[in-house]
Amino acid sequence: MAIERVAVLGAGSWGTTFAKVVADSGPEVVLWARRQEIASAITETRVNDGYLPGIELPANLTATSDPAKALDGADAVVLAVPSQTLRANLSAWRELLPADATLVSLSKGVELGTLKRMSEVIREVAGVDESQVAVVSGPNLAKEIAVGQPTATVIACTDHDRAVDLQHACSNSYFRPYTNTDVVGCELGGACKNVIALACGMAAGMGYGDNTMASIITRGLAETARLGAALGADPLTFAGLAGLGDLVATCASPLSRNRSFGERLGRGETLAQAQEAAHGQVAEGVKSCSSIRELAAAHGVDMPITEGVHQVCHDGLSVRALGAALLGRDRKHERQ
Ligand SMILES: NC(=O)C1=CN([C@@H]2O[C@H](COP(=O)(O)OP(=O)(O)OC[C@H]3O[C@@H](n4cnc5c(N)ncnc54)[C@H](O)[C@@H]3O)[C@@H](O)[C@H]2O)C=CC1
Ligand SMILES: O=C(CO)COP(=O)(O)O
Repeated sequence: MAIERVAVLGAGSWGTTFAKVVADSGPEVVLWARRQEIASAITETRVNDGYLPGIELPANLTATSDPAKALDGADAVVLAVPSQTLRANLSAWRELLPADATLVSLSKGVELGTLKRMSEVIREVAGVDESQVAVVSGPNLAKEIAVGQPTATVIACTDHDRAVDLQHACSNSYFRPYTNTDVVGCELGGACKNVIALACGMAAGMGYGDNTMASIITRGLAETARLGAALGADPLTFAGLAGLGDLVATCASPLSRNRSFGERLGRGETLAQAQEAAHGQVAEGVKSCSSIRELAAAHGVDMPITEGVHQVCHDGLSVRALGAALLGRDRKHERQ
């Protein structure tokens, strides 16, 4: 089914940028902003100044703070709110969701408490089959895409035809989506890389260079792939855009909120100071390190970097002690 009208719920950095990507690809887009003043400002100035200053949004993108208006007649509903708020937000929108619309997650995280992936939360709250839920994940730093820098991404859905419909709705001269049916692998790649980016940021904050970064990225990918294997993901997904691609972009980029957050901790700032510097924008790994750690433990998977990041963020471990603990682990074979 051709997608002609898209609702994007969440007008933060990625929600606004993805709404622009879709609008630039052809469909009509309605962007829902939580705050009325942001919706009005977008309507009046065509700019979301708080999140994407200076970026002019296309004419086929309109904004509202009324979810009913955003969802009316939507062929696809894109969910672009922080992971830990998805359940509450979607519960409020449930009655408004058009019956056969594709429900698309942009969020990269694992829910605290339930340990569910975002597509699982969506299926549960909306009461839909997994074939109706898609995930977009890849090396997609919003600020680069908003200015039209080229990138690729993955649209994952167990229903390949539905993924292809969505692919058509968000393909343009600067955004190239590939399809994949491995939803589990794509979601785990997106959630876990935020935690590994925190660790890379910590190392950068301590003054360490590229060898350290490459080691954390590579071993971070190894522990992500171990979790994926335990949860039934396709191992090849982790070598793709939603795995290695996103991991490298996030761990290397000063634009990443997770990496920047970790860097502040590495320079000796407290969690509260790093949180304040984020100006209300979400660094998903700070919470997901705990849910991913629990998920790993429930499946008997060893994730030492994730464990260490959790201890730094929530158990008072110093960044220096984390480094020493990781280097002091039992020697092992690379494939173990
Ligand atoms: N910014 C980026 O480059 C990318 C972000 N993502 C993911 O997309 C998701 C959304 O990220 P961003 O748009 O960047 O986040 P953001 O922090 O820039 O914006 C979050 C948006 O959600 C809204 N929101 C609704 N309910 C909320 C609540 N209860 N608490 C807080 N905010 C609430 C906020 O008003 C805001 O518009 C995250 O899971 C993130 O990991 C994925 C790819 C790229
Ligand atoms: O997911 C992202 C890039 O793909 C954005 O990463 P941050 O949330 O760390 O900014």
